[in-house]
Amino acid sequence: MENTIVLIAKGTDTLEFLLQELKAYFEPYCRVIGFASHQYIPDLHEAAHVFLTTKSPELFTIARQAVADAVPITVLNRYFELRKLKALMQIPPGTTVPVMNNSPVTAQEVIENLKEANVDHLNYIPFHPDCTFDDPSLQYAVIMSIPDVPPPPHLELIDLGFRKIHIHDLIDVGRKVGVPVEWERNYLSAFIAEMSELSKLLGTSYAEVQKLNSQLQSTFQAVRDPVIACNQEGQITFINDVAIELFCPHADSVVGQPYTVLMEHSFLTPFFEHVGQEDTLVTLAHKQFIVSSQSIRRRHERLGFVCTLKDVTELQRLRTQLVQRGHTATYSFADIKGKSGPIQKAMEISKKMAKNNQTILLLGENGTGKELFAHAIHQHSLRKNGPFVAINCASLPENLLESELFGYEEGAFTGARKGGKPGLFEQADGGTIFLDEIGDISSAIQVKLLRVLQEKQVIRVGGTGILSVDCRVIAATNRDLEAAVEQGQFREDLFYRLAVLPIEIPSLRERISDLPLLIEDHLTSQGVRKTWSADVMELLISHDWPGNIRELKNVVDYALAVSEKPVITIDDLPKRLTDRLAQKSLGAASAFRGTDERDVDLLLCLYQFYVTNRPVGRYQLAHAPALRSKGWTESALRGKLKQLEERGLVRSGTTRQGTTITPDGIDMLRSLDRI
Ligand SMILES: Nc1ncnc2c1ncn2[C@@H]1O[C@H](COP(=O)(O)OP(=O)(O)OP(=O)(O)O)[C@@H](O)[C@H]1O
Repeated sequence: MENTIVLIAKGTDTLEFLLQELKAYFEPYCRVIGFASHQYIPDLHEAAHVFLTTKSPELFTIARQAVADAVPITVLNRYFELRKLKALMQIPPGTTVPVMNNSPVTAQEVIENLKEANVDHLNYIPFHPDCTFDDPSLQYAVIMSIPDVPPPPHLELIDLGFRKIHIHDLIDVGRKVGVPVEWERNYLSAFIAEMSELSKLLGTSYAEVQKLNSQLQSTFQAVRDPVIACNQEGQITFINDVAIELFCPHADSVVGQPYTVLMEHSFLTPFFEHVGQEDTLVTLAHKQFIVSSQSIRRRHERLGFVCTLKDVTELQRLRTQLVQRGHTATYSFADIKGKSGPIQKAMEISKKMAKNNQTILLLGENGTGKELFAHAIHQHSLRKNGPFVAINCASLPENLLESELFGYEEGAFTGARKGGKPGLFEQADGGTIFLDEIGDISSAIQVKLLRVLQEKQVIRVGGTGILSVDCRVIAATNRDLEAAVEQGQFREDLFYRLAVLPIEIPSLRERISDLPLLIEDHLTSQGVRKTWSADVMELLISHDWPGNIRELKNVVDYALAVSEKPVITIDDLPKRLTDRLAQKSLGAASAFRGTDERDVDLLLCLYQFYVTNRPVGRYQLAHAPALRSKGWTESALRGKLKQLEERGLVRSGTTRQGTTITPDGIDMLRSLDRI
């Protein structure tokens, strides 16, 4: 249950309302599920975060029993919608108003929320199912959607509706579970736009809105980027402290004034005047910002603009460094050549997975194109404009790999650079990190990596500070990680974190029909026009290519270097390859002994599947017309396949890979003139 957010509520109505809000923010980036406290709650040990609706210890105990100790459990901060509070503002100060809710704890929480929202002129009393209305002077009662206690009919009910979720909770947890920054910014802009619209709707000034709603105030100030909102007339309606510091540090108050009172305002003009203005990079006070704006609308009426500036100074510096060091993705799916079913399927799955933000594990033999896939997935993802950082985990000794990945603080070890150094995870912030040969990392690094994947946080070597990182991990391995887990060489929890979206990259053997196309493509990329004699092509097709496409490219390069004629012949191939093939035909000749007609039938049938690049299972094989008509049963087939496998003529893989004829099996059919 990777990246699941869990909500536990007291009642089903609140649960449904808040679930909708959580889903609106977190889906499709992670799963959101919820339970009412009286419902059965299954084991949720893999949840990323648990939200409770109130501070009640009972809810906390329920949640703790369901999730692992490391999973954070927090109480949702909630606020009242501004328009709902307006009715309360009309009640004369000092009036006693019961606040009705299902328990004393929640009733008290609601009162605290009202006071925080500065609606504190009334004498609130908590009211819950154990209380009775014995004060005849009461005129009003506050309810939250549905009264938990039937109120006397003479009371005027003020319905505050359900309290909404504080935007900070969404943002904080969203960053941990990989909600993209763009989504966060859109959500914030929409929120500010709604507030701005409300102030107009309620006929209140910005100052009053702020007074009424501490939520808006704190959200606004908590945004670390400068934010300014203007109405249609270009008058400032909101400005946060960061923006004040940048544009008008010495002014008393600029709210209500035209934005032209701000320093260096001229570049803001298009953002406060034109809808759909493109984001622009500007330099202000020696810093670089991306400026973007969004118009605020209510139905067809335009109310103004919200303009945000994103400080990208540090990011720009790192980007430049990454580009200089070649840390960018250079390949796309168009560079992955192959028309066969297995490669097309791997590409199709990868394209789908590229769009989501979860960890990907690429599995495949050496030289099958795993790195190519990692580049292409990044280029096809929403992070394509972010950095792509690749590292081969097997190429560095443990301590060097650790400091490369996680960075180090000044003085962490002898020779550590002054000021420390950000690690690759930090450098890949906003983008993708590709960890090649992940199966080879030490157990100490496995522990650190698990933390990054779980918490999206890194601690530099020799440091104590926790740094949040927002990067997608693509890992690759040619090892059987499941076997490594069984043998205790690889952590099981890390394996499951990595293998959220596994993608198998087929070997060249499994897509041998792509061989001519791959050769052609390599020749074209070298600007060479040569052809291959038929026997060379046949020889290449019957080779089993343990080094896959890398080996194929080497063979082609060798032949090009050696051949002096327009047609490449067997003499132009590396001796290593021709020797190996000669060995194999000797092997095939010995395998030939003891072969009967039934073996040939079976091999021929497997060959038919092989040439169309289709894996085949035993059941399907037993039901293939060619075999069924000759009376093969599934059990006879099992015995025969085992024998042929022992002779190296067929290979059985996992259920997905099925059974296939080997190059030796093909040679055997050839030598019998059956193909
Ligand atoms: N489908 C393909 N089309 C064209 N070229 C390919 C394809 N797949 C791989 N290659 C080329 O083959 C070579 C090896 O690819 P790559 O390095 O991506 O393999 P890998 O699986 O990551 O290998 P290793 O496990 O050894 O790191 C590269 O030169 C790559 O460009």
